[in-house]
Amino acid sequence: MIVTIDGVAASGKSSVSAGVAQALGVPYISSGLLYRAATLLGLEAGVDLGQEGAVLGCLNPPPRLEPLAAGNRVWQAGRDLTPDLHSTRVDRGVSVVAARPEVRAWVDAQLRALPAPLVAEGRDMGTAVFPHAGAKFYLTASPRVRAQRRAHERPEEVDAIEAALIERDRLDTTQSAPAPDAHVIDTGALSLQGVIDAVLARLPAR
Ligand SMILES: Nc1ncnc2c1ncn2[C@@H]1O[C@H](COP(=O)(O)OP(=O)(O)OP(=O)(O)O)[C@@H](O)[C@H]1O
Ligand SMILES: Nc1ccn([C@@H]2O[C@H](COP(=O)(O)O)[C@@H](O)[C@H]2O)c(=O)n1
Repeated sequence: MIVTIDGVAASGKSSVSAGVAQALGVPYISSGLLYRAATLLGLEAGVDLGQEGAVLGCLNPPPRLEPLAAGNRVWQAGRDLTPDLHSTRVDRGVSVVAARPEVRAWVDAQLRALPAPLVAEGRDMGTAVFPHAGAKFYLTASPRVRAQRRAHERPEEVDAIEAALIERDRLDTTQSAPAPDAHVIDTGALSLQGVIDAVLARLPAR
């Protein structure tokens, strides 16, 4: 079975997916890492991130997602890009890159080539990439709550993090909406384990 966990930025998608996947004994995939890798490589090459052709030119050789249970990694040739994917500059640029149709097609093809069962997290896993998934979820939380959680991982103040999350949500609106058949979970009042348990409780009988 494929389980999709979409949601707004920093709503807990990757942490929850890792926990759900562990409970099910299947891999999870963090689709956002591939968009982040394309953005990082574009930034390093100094190209205009709005120029689709220029960004695509940086994907040679193509970065590959390694869906490790301990945390997904992205490799380009022998280089592990993962430690550089969660910087503030990648956060700022990634939505522009992710809006480009050919970049999305490149990511989608790589994800669909992975064998089920799996847990897939991102923005459009339940709507566009795996519309026939067996169970779909969409995580939300207020920008303030998400910023407070993220403040443990970024050097900026909570107010700046919150403003950046609101802006990224706005830029991601086109590709980020709950599937009509998704369970929407507000994680604001729940612990991480509480969200994982809520997802597991809503899975169809296995
Ligand atoms: N329910 C929760 N309660 C408290 N902290 C949480 C909860 N869910 C996630 N977190 C914490 O919030 C932070 C963001 O979570 P995570 O990275 O999983 O979100 P994400 O949606 O994958 O983010 P992004 O969209 O940026 O990839 C992490 O520090 C994580 O440990
Ligand atoms: N399915 C997806 C996943 C991600 N994106 C874009 O990538 C950015 C980073 O994703 P995170 O999950 O690491 O936050 C995100 O802001 C989107 O721009 C996407 O478009 N579709």
